[in-house]
Amino acid sequence: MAAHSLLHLAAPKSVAPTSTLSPAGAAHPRLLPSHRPQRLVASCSSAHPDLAAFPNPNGLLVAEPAAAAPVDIDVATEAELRENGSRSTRRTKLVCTVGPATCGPSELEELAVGGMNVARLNMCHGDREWHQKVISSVRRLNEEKGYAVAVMMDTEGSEIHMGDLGGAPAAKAEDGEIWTFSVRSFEAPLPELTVHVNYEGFAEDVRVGDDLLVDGGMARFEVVEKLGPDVKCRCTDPGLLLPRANLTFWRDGSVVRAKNAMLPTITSKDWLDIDFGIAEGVDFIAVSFVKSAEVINHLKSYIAARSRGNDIAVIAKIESIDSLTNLEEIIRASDGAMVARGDLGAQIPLEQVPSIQQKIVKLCRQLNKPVVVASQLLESMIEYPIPTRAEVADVSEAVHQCADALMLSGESAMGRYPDKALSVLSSVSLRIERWWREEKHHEPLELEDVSSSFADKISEEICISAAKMANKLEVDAVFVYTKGGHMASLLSRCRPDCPIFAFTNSTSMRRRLNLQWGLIPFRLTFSDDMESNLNRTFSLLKARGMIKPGDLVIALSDMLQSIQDGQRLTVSVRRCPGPRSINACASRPRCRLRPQPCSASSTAIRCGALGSATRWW
Ligand SMILES: Nc1ncnc2c1ncn2[C@@H]1O[C@H](COP(=O)(O)OP(=O)(O)OP(=O)(O)O)[C@@H](O)[C@H]1O
Ligand SMILES: CC(=O)C(=O)O
Ligand SMILES: [K+]
Ligand SMILES: [Mg+2]
Repeated sequence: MAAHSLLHLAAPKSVAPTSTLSPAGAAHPRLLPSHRPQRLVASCSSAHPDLAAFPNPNGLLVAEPAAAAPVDIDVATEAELRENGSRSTRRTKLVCTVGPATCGPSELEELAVGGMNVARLNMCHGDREWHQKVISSVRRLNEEKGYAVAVMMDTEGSEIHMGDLGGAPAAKAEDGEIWTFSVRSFEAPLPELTVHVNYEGFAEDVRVGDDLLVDGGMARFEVVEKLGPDVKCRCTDPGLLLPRANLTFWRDGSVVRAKNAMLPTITSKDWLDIDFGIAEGVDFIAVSFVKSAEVINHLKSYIAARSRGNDIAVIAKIESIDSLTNLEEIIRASDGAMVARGDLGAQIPLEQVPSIQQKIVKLCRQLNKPVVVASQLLESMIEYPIPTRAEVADVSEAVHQCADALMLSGESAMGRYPDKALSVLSSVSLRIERWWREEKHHEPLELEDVSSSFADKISEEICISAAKMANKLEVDAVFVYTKGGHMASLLSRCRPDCPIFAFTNSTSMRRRLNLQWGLIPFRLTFSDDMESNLNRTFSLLKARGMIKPGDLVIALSDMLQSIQDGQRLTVSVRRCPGPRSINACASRPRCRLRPQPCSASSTAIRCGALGSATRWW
């Protein structure tokens, strides 16, 4: 990653842009119905006053070519920016597992409108045809409505689980009943009190006296007898058995890792699913039950050889004892991690899960890898329209830890209130993020160096400085122009107080960036000339009401490959002339900072700062 970076401090000019900005097929953006496609086209005339005001790095005035420059932004983000300003946007990203409750195009759109950033497909359930339909629907939504919803495919993996109960939605196990857990295959319907187990070595591995836990303890059995492929078990904690529920067996207080520990992390079925994911162009592959970094490295080379330049990020799911043993090397090898608390809580004592979550979230931030906190965040909302107080506290804690993303599982896949559950995640995130900023909980975490090359180190330091500056000056947004996404993620790692507008020229990179904390990804055609990029961006966003005259912005870029050393870092303070901005300040009665008689230049900067200082009152 080249560190040819450019640092700008700039405020948009308040002059009316002469560029025309129009969504494809619409007369004027402001007349758009809220669900119209939001692909915009800006054409700038060479006489644009903004352009004339910005010299290029060589000091020459540049005229923008009249070429059309589309920018992709979705209706939900645009409305949020226009109504509440950039500082109020949600920083924590939301992942929704798609299932029978949400797989239709209109349900998917409801989720996108509600703030879904990533749609997760769990390959444990549904066939490829079903998954393919969902992926097409998400893609259509993105293309037609300007969303950047990414698709995450989650592998099945090879841990031990029950079969599908012969089509029954659930089965109830009562106290004292003797159930047969068998590796034999059965025709539906299953014999009474019988379940199929997917792992052939099961009957060999278990011993009489072992405890058999379904879904980490939703029901519990004691092994009483082994008869060839059949294992007879007495129910000791009655409960509900769900299709394909996870099974663990415990001996002397610990989960048993017998021959099952030798099962491959990626099974032959998973490889077929991965081929399917590559062919479908998914954005993330989440690998279940990762045990070591090797499997991640192997998968990454497999993808690199097959995906023809369409990079797919590999997310390591931390959900087994083995993954905890090799945690740091697994995360270093991956492009991100998931704290998969469901299975993790079935393999380690539950009381250890919160501290392990915190450790993983911290480690991921240190290593600059996005991290998702998953499972049971709002479990009761599968059935009920409001969450428990304890669930809200759990979500708050994950937001307060500054995890990149929160995930819904059964709540969105098969619950009764998927949209309400998403809206709870969204509103709790917004409230806690605001509290975190107000309380100055953003005291800088001592970030260790992550970069291995000197060039990367420069990018890293620029991002750290930009984030500090953004906090001190209370800027409204940091703009980052990025092709490979690296600098955007380095900025996200700093968790600045303001949002990060990430401009990338690639649609797939835009989707990938959508998993990372604080990034608002836009797709924009840009050039190597930062001045014209800034002009175009200001014109486009200002015309749509997504930024206002007087807003203060720091702009960075990691895509200038040829700039000379001396020009690597430039800082410029732009003046925002404008009675509009001064009026905006004066009209805020509770504003602590009074506009003082000062030069136009400092007024402009102060106006930007005032805007952000007052917004949280
Ligand atoms: N594609 C799907 N088709 C049918 N049901 C699904 C689908 N995806 C999820 N579900 C339902 O939602 C529940 C919760 O989803 P989730 O993705 O958390 O799966 P899980 O089976 O609990 O396992 P894991 O997340 O560990 O892979 C599942 O148990 C299943 O009942
Ligand atoms: C998400 C997942 O796989 C788990 O929590 O087990
Ligand atoms: K899975
Ligand atoms: Mg799991």
